[in-house]
Amino acid sequence: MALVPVAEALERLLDGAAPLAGETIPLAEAAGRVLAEPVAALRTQPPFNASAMDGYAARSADVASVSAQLEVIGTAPAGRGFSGSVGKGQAVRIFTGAPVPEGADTVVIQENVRDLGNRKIEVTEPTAQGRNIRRRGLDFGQGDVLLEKGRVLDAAALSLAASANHPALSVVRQPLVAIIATGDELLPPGSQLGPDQIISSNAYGVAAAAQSVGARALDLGIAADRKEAIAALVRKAVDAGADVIVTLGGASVGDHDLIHDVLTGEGMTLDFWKIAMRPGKPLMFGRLGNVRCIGLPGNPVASIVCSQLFLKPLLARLGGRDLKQDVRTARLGSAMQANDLRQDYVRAVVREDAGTLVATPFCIQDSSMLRMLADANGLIVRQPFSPAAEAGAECSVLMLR
Ligand SMILES: Nc1nc2c(c(=O)[nH]1)N[C@H]1C(S)=C(S)[C@@H](COP(=O)(O)OP(=O)(O)OC[C@H]3O[C@@H](n4cnc5c(N)ncnc54)[C@H](O)[C@@H]3O)O[C@H]1N2
Ligand code: MOO
Repeated sequence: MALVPVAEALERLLDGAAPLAGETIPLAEAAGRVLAEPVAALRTQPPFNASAMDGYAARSADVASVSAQLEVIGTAPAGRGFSGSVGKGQAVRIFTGAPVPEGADTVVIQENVRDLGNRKIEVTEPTAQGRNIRRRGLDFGQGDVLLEKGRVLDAAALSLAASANHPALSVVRQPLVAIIATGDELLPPGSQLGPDQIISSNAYGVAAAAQSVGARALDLGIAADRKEAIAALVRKAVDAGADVIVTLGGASVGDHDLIHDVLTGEGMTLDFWKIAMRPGKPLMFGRLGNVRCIGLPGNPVASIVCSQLFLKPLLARLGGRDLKQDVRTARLGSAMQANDLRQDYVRAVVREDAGTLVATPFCIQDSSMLRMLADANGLIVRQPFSPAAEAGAECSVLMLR
């Protein structure tokens, strides 16, 4: 099978992927979720002409010039408006957020008033009509569409939806990704390792990548290199309602690389297997009913790089989000050799130097080396068959952080 180009692999993986159905959840649980429906205001805010300051509601004709003496005929705290009307020569003591009483058309702030005692005040600064009053509907009116479908519910959006009187919102269901590690050599972190064993690390990075685009991750643990063991976890993933199943390892051509056989045995239709990419060549993709199956290569760096390039865009799409990879133009910090047929994602340190981004690749690019991946903040992307390039040559960088 010819190696599938990266762009085509992504296109095939995303084919038909659309936001999952909506579900209604309480506002208090909606932070970070994506709106499945637009949000329209169920009320008008403010619902009345409201005072924006603590002071005195009065008639502008009385206070346009100073000094004016007024009689205080009542009080209007927030939540309890004054029911009477403000006549000529009169004022109402008012507080921020209270309805401006009938007859008044301005609010004099209390700093500009002298209390003369005996319910009399003197206004010491002229105050024009409409001052310190928030007109009814200043923020929004009933029926206004306040938030569009697809909006990620951040702090401002949530407070706005609450203010618009929504106790619950319809949000896109979070995609569920089930993660299955495979390999006789693997034990979970914290284990006492035997001589031929290593720690299973990939699931943690893959889960974090999934969660970073709003998906839920279900770590189903480690299956031994036996078809039955892997198949049992695949069935568990399907039973758990996974939208995506990610397997780790066993995707290559070794005698113990069983993933393809197991997944097709469970009913998966293979879409592609093996892509023109380094690291990540053995990547596999297929569909098991509605469930998308991604076989990630076992090499730790390959599993993380492939999560960034394939898993995250898929989960973002299913979760109703926009994911734009952060690709920038930079200058090479050191020379690079020519490329072969695989598109290279080269671990690099990217720094700004006098206004120019400089990307310096690490000398070793072994796809088992997690420490180097954690030290890298970008991947230099080299197209298949790129010629050798000198230091200072323009390059493309996918930023990781
Ligand atoms: N003859 C060939 N051999 C290999 C090829 C090839 O084309 N021909 N491809 C190589 C490439 S590229 C990769 S990438 C690896 C990936 O192969 P698998 O997906 O089958 O991965 P495994 O063989 O199961 O494991 C590879 C490596 O990664 C370690 N591993 C696996 N799972 C985990 C995990 N969850 N956490 C940490 N480390 C893990 C495993 O112990 C191996 O060291 O194949 C090459 N071989
Ligand atoms: O694709 Mo593999 O990840 O080159 O090592």
